[in-house]
Parts: sequence; structure tokens; C-alpha cells
Amino acid sequence: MAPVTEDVDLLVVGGGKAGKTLAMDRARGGARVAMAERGMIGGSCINVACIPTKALVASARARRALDRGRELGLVVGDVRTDVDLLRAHRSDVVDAMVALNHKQFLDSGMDLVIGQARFVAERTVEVRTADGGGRVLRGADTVIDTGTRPRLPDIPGLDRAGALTSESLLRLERIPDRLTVLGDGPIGLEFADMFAAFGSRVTVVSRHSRLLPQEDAEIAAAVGDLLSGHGVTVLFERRVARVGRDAGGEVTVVLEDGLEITGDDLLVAVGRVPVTEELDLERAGVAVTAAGFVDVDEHLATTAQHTWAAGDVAGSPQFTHAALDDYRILKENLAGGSRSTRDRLIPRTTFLGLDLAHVGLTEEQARRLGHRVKIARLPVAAIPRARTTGETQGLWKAVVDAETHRILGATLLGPETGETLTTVQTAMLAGLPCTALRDMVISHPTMTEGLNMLFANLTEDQDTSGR
Ligand SMILES: Cc1cc2nc3c(=O)[nH]c(=O)nc-3n(C[C@H](O)[C@H](O)[C@H](O)COP(=O)(O)OP(=O)(O)OC[C@H]3O[C@@H](n4cnc5c(N)ncnc54)[C@H](O)[C@@H]3O)c2cc1C
Ligand SMILES: NC(=O)c1ccc[n+]([C@@H]2O[C@H](COP(=O)([O-])OP(=O)(O)OC[C@H]3O[C@@H](n4cnc5c(N)ncnc54)[C@H](O)[C@@H]3O)[C@@H](O)[C@H]2O)c1
Repeated sequence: MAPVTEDVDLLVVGGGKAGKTLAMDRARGGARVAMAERGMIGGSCINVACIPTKALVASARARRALDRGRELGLVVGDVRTDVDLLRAHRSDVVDAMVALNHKQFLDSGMDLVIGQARFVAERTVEVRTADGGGRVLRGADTVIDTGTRPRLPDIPGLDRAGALTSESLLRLERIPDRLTVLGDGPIGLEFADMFAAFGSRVTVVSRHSRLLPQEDAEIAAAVGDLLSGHGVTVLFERRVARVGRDAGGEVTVVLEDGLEITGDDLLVAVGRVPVTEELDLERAGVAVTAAGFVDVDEHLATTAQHTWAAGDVAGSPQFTHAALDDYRILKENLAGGSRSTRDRLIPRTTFLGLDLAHVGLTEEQARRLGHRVKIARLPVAAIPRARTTGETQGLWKAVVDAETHRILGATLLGPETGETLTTVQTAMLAGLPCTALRDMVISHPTMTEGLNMLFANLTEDQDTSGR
């Protein structure tokens, strides 16, 4: 007998950052809420993405700090990376956050339904539960937040080569002696730099002529110096012809120019695809884009009545803080508001040996848009705090409108710049001229104090965007 349809005020399909936050919020407010999640309590960020990677970045940074202990007046014994301890550290961090999320879900009063969901009608899903049973749930409002998964490119031999994705590499079965990384986005570079600290010889295969084409050219060059200083080799303008693994377990990547890279493991990090295929969205009247993302308008409404989408699957910038902002938008719009995703100032921080933090426009983008700009630059070595810690590598750069002195964007490569960037972002949101940060009294000696120095360095100079 088919299960009866259970009606709720809000149905969330996929418990990602946006969906779980909305579900808890509405449930705490007294609404009947059901959230279908196929198994990752808390979504990908805490289980297989941001949190486990940043736990390991912390290990990699500590490893490098220990390696230069003598510089700081410390005699450190034999430092080595222990994969079992690394795995335990990652699990401790993740398990504690999963447990906290689980408790918060239950405390909120929502109905947490563990199982794979697929649509059977408008706003209605059937959830296959682990015990073989099923439930049919219909929301007065339904939100899709099923996220993304790693993209596996169509490269001959790749499917049989036992290639790793970010998820499988995070299981940390071993530290490979030689790690080949296909892809030079944030995932590829974070893993490359972290595994170099753990002792792997890392080779990154890039299709581009330079690192990070979306970032400021000068800063990208400084990232290149950082990575090569850490022993990471980047091969530019290369395309992969085929991949194979031999009986001895070695994986060989053959490039179109004939070069062969042999390694113990291959990480494929060439972007992520939306989790929409198995959802039967057509049954819900929900259209998808050509790339398979849920088609949403600026209010995160889909093509079906009272059906919304949020986070990666809705084509939002693939960051947890963007997904959280999608929750804020949905919270208002489900209550009749019309909040928009347009013109959001969304920062990003890539966590290498140093933070690579960015907000707003790069110099190249600002010039393309016709702004007359002034540029501010500061080598991290000029900041007193960096002198005290001995972490003097890095470069800060900001782009300022030449007439108004409003900050158009900033890219900061250096220690903990993801934190300092927030001050710049706050000034941008408040519409403050950069002189406010130049003249603000900031505690000494902190890294943020560098903002005084950065904005004292404004120059109306030539185009250095590398266009
Ligand atoms: C390795 C890595 C590192 C990252 N690091 C950072 C970082 O440092 N900072 C940052 O801001 N962003 C980072 N990101 C990006 C960030 O993880 C994502 O943007 C964010 O998690 C997206 O959240 P979401 O709400 O879209 O859904 P997700 O968190 O992806 O959750 C989707 C959920 O839906 C569930 N689901 C899917 N299909 C179904 C179904 N049919 N039925 C039931 N449930 C289903 C999944 O199990 C999952 O729990 C990283 C990503 C990766 C891969
Ligand atoms: N610290 C962070 O905030 C953080 C960390 C990791 C991931 N993320 C999010 O996750 C998203 C996905 O990360 P990603 O690094 O997988 O994707 P990405 O799309 O950002 O970068 C993938 C890179 O691989 C290249 N590429 C594509 N196909 C290729 C091929 N066949 N061979 C070689 N290179 C190829 C692309 O040109 C691109 O430079 C990011 O865009 C980001 O939004 C964020």
C-alpha cells in the first residue's frame, strides 16, 4: 500500500547550510517542518568540505611552524606527519560538529527524515529510508538544497585509474609520496599545499597560462611563489590525454604534449556539478539550467509555485557563507518578502599556507568596468606584527575609486587575512572612503593595523592588472 502523504508547512530536501538553517529556524518558531537528508547530518561543509579541509590546513600550518621552530628560539625534536593522528584530528573535529548539528536539529522540533528523497509531484517527495520503508511528504513551501558533487571529466582511462576526489582524499588512507592534482581551483590548491606540508611531492596540472585567472594577477604570482616555495610544481597550459594505473599501483597522467607524470595518487578537482539528476525535478515542475542547476530567479524561487532552491544547487556562489545568506533571503521571501540575491558582496578566502582573501573587484575587473582607479599595495613584510611572528611572506592590494576614494575591492595574501578582510568589507558596505581605514586607530601590533599602511600607499599608477 502506498504511504499516505504527510503535509507540513515547510519541506526541506537536502540538509545543506541554507536548508538546515531555515528548517531549524521555522521549526523553532512553531511551524511543522520536515527535512529529508540522505545521510550527511549537517551537510557537506561540515562532513566532507570546509571543516575537514580546514582542520587539516591547521595541521599543515602547524607542521610548517614547527619546521621553523629554531627561528623562534625553540629546539623542536624530530617532526613527522602521522596519518593515523591526522585522521583522528579530522574525525574529532567533524564528529563533534555533526553531533552538535544533530542535537540542534532534534531540539528545534523538526522532523528529520534520513533517506534519499525524490520528487513524485509538486512540492512532494518520497523518501526511501534505510529500513527499506518510505514516507511521502508535501510542503506548503518546499526548499531544494541538495548541493553539488565532484565533477569527473571525460578523460580516457580516468574511470579505471582509481582517481581520488576531495571526498576520498579526505579519508586519508595514506600520505602519498607523489600526489598529482588535476585542477587549479581552490580545492586543487588547498590540497596541493596541505599535502606538500605533509611530505608529498605534489604536481598540479593547470589548463591556464597562470594561476588563479579570476584573481588579481600580481597576487596570483605571489601565490605561485608561495606554492613553489613549498615545493609544489605547477605545470601550466597542459591538457590531459589519458590516465592509467599499472599493476604496481602507480598512476600515470599522460599530457597532450607527451609528458608523463607518475604518482601514487591522483586528485581530480576540476569543479563540482549540481545534485539534481536523481531528484525527478520534472515531476515537481522545477526547471533546471543547461548546466543542471535548479533554475531560480533573484528571489530563489524556482519555476514551480511555492518551490524554492538555495545553496550550490541553485547556482549560488559555492561558499557556505553564500548558502547561509540564501537562508536569510528565503526566510524573508517565504514570509512574503522580496529579498534578492543581486549585488551581494560575497568575500572568499582560500586557505593555503597563507590566506588568500578577496572581496569586491580586482584591478582588472574595475578597469574593465570603466572605473578610474588608484591602487594600494603593501608587502606583508612591512607589517610589524608579521615581523614578530616571522611570517613575512605575502602581498596586500586594494583597488580604490580615484574620485570618491571608495574601496572597490581588495585581495590580501598573508597570515590570517580572511579575518582582516572583514574590516575592509565592512568599510565597503558602509560606503566609507579608504581614508577612514588609513586614519583609524588600530591596535598595535596586529595584522589589521596593516590597513593603516596599505591605504597610506595609494598610487594613481599604470595599469598593473595584467589584462
Ligand atoms: C573540499 C571543499 C572545501 C570547501 N571549503 C570551503 C570553505 O573553506 N569555505 C566555504 O565557504 N566553502 C567551502 N566549500 C564550499 C561549501 O562546502 C559549499 O558551498 C556548501 O557546503 C554548500 O552548501 P549547500 O547548502 O549548497 O549544500 P550542501 O552542504 O552541499 O548539502 C547538501 C545536502 O543535501 C543532501 N542530499 C543531496 N541529495 C539528496 C537527496 N536526494 N535526498 C536527501 N538529501 C540529499 C546531501 O547529503 C547534503 O547533506 C568547500 C567545498 C569543498 C568540496
Ligand atoms: N576556501 C574556500 O572557500 C573553498 C575551498 C574549496 C572549494 N571551494 C568552493 O568549491 C568550488 C569548487 O572547487 P574546485 O576547485 O573543484 O572548482 P573550480 O571550478 O573553482 O576550479 C576548477 C579548476 O579546474 C580547471 N579544470 C576544469 N576542467 C579541467 C580539466 N579537465 N583538467 C584540468 N583542469 C581543469 C578549471 O579551469 C578551474 O580552474 C569552488 O569554486 C569554491 O566555490 C571553496
